Amino acid sequence: MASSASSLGAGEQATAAIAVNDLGFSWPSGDTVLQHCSLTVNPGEFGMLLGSNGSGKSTLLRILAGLLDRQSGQIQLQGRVGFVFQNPDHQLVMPTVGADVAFGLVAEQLPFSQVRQRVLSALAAVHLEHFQRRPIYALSGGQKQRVAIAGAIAQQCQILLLDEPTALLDPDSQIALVKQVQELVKTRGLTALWVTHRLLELDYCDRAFLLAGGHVIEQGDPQRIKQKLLGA
Ligand SMILES: Nc1ncnc2c1ncn2[C@@H]1O[C@H](COP(=O)(O)OP(=O)(O)OP(=O)(O)O)[C@@H](O)[C@H]1O
Repeated sequence: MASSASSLGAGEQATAAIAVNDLGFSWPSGDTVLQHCSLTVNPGEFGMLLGSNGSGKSTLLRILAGLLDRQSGQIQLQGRVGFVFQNPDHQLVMPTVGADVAFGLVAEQLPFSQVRQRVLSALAAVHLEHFQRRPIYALSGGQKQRVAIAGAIAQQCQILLLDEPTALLDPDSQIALVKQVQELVKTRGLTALWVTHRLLELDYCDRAFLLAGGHVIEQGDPQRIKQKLLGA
């Protein structure tokens, strides 16, 4: 899933890839999830967002992706946004890998030659270059997540939002996927914001954010935040 960059508000950092400033969000029931929530992810940075169940991580990511409307505050996104869901079966809609990665491009009515070139290049970026004709049902969970990421790359997304993408993966596939995203951030200059409960994954990111009480209560060095959570 990809959406276009949007919403420049006053006061946030113009150089950030993702800037959230004083964001607020409540459900129609009146339950407030986010209040005075601010964070910044720089271009080419791999950020991870942590917080207890129900702290609002998915809500924040969905607002950034344009799937939910913010009610107050500002967001700034420098570039097109791709979203990777926890369960790839909620995201992959076509019968084969190549057709799925091409899906958004066909919808944009790009010429066939360009679609083909972008699909091959995106699959190579996630090390699935030989999987173009493979049925989606024949993929492992980790491979499905790579296909979802390839779809975003094919659509030239500069920002990847990933909502607990390893939650359904075994430990080896978990580490392989986090390393894959780290590689994409380093080699292609993508910016990623990844939601996780798994502290081991913090070893692969550049900056961590801890969400509680509707806002970011800690941010910075992932190892410092990891130690704090381990000690808690
Ligand atoms: N569609 C909805 N309508 C009403 N409330 C919702 C809806 N979706 C989520 N919520 C509530 O919003 C709050 C924040 O949920 P959210 O999914 O953003 O938390 P989270 O930090 O991602 O949690 P988890 O770690 O369990 O995935 C929770 O109290 C949740 O029950």
